Amino acid sequence: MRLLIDVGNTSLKAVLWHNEQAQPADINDLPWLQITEVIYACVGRSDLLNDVLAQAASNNIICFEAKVTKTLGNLVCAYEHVANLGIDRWLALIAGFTLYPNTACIVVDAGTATTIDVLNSEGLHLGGWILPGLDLMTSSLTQNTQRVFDDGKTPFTNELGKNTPNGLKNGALVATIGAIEQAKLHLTDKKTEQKVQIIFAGGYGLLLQQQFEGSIFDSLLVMKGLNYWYELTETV
Ligand SMILES: Nc1ncnc2c1ncn2[C@@H]1O[C@H](COP(=O)(O)OP(=O)(O)OP(=O)(O)O)[C@@H](O)[C@H]1O
Ligand SMILES: CC(C)(CO)[C@@H](O)C(=O)NCCC(=O)O
Ligand SMILES: [K+]
Repeated sequence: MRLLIDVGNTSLKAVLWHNEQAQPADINDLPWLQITEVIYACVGRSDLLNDVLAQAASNNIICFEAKVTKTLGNLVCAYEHVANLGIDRWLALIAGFTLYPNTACIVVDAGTATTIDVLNSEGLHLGGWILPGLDLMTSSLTQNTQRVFDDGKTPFTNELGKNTPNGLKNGALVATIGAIEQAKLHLTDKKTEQKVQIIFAGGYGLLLQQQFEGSIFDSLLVMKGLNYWYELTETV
């Protein structure tokens, strides 16, 4: 089985990949005798990751770090300086491209930050945006104003706000929805009326997915991307 690790800015996530399926991994008690390789990606440094990599080394298990490249098969990165693109964004794009071949996609990873990436049906990444995640949007307002407050129980809904927590939470949600609507404009081809698949991942992915008919939520999108990255990359 394969150990897949995604290190973000706030958390480390790990799964064991076996028989085309993900199983939860206990990072403090890994089944090293069964692990054949470790594939990892990190947007930030992590002591926990270093510890796991050291354990892998002492068990003679080979580790691969996923990196952004200008191309991967027919997938082409929009950035000139590809190393500046977050690897989590690239992996989510790899997963979208592989799961929905020949289909234009908008890939949204909604966690600490919300990233929105636009991919045309030929595999050209047209670019994307980085927004504060929903929690960052609301906390930056409550922390930098006197009177904007949250009550900890008001949900995010796509409605006008009629009190402060409502205005705050819904403002963050509709700002994010509006950005996704803008992304669609970059894929609209008047001649072909092609289908655009919107794919959500991340802690707030399900909430956002519910706002877009025909869209999908895949909590394992980045992990699937890691696995596809490994399978599509010559690692020898
Ligand atoms: N059901 C949920 N499970 C986990 N997180 C949730 C959930 N609902 C909302 N969230 C929010 O989603 C965010 C975490 O999302 P996610 O795990 O995608 O983080 P992340 O930004 O990818 O973190 P990292 O940068 O460390 O990878 C937090 O802001 C959290 O409050
Ligand atoms: C935007 C985040 C923090 C989202 O996790 C990550 O993808 C990242 O650090 N990106 C680097 C900047 C960029 O993607 O242009
Ligand atoms: K992430």
